[in-house]
Amino acid sequence: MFTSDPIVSVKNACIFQGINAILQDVNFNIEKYEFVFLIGRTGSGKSSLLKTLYADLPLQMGQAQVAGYDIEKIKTKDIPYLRRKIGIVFQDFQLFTDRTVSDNLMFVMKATGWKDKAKMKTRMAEVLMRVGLGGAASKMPHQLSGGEQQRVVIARALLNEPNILLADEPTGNLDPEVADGIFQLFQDINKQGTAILMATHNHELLKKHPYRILKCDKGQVLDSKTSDFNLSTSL
Ligand SMILES: Nc1ncnc2c1ncn2[C@@H]1O[C@H](COP(=O)(O)OP(=O)(O)OP(=O)(O)O)[C@@H](O)[C@H]1O
Repeated sequence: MFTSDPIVSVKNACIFQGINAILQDVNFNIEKYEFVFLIGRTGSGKSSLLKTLYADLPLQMGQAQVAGYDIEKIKTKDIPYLRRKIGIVFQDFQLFTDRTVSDNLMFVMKATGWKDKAKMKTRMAEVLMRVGLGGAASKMPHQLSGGEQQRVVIARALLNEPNILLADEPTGNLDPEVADGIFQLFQDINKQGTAILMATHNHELLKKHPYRILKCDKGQVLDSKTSDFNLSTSL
C-alpha cells in the first residue's frame, strides 16, 4: 500500500556527545525514495547525526522517527529490528577479514533472524549480483580490491531489503574512478526504491549530482530544500 509517511522525520532534536551539544534544533524529513547528501566540515556532526538515526547515539532531546521506530524511546531489544529496516555503510569497510564474503553475509543473516539455508543462499547470490560481484562469494576480503570490498559492504547492507541506506563517507577511501562506480551503485539502488542519506566530503559529487543537501554548520542542520547556502564553503 502506498503511504506518504516520510522514512525519516526529525523534530526539534538536539544531538549530544556526552554533555556537549553538537547539533541543536534539528528538523527535517526524508521521503521514501529520496537521495540526500549530508555535508559539513570535519567535526560538524555528520556522523553523530547518522548514529542518532540508527540508534547508536541516544537521542536525549527532541524526536526522530526512522522507518516507523521512535528513536527517542526505542528499547535496546528493538534496535536490531530497526537496523533491519536501514542499511548502514561505513567508510572503512568493516568486513571480517578472516572470513569469506559468503561467511560475512551469512553472519549478518543469522544475526538478523534468517534460518532457512536455501533462502539465505539465494538472497546472498541476489545481493552479490546486484552489486556486480556475482563471483565473489568464496573470496576472502583481502583478495578483493577496496572498491570490491565496499561493494560487499553495500551487498551486506541490502540483505534485509532496507527502506533507507545510511552511508558515512562511503567513497572516502577510494580512488576517484572507483568512487564513481560506487556512487553509481548507490544511484541504482535509489532508483529501485531505497532512500539514501549519504555523508560526503566529495565536492565533485555534489557539483555533478544536484540532489537535496543537508549541511551541518555551526551546530545547526541547514536544508537546501528550505534555505540557500553556499556550497563553496569548506566541506
Ligand atoms: N564518541 C565521542 N565522544 C565524544 N565526543 C565525540 C565522539 N564522537 C564525536 N565526538 C565529537 O562530536 C563532534 C562531531 O563529531 P562527528 O564525528 O559527528 O563529526 P563529522 O561531521 O562526522 O566529522 P568527520 O567529517 O570528520 O567524520 C566533534 O566535536 C567530535 O569531537
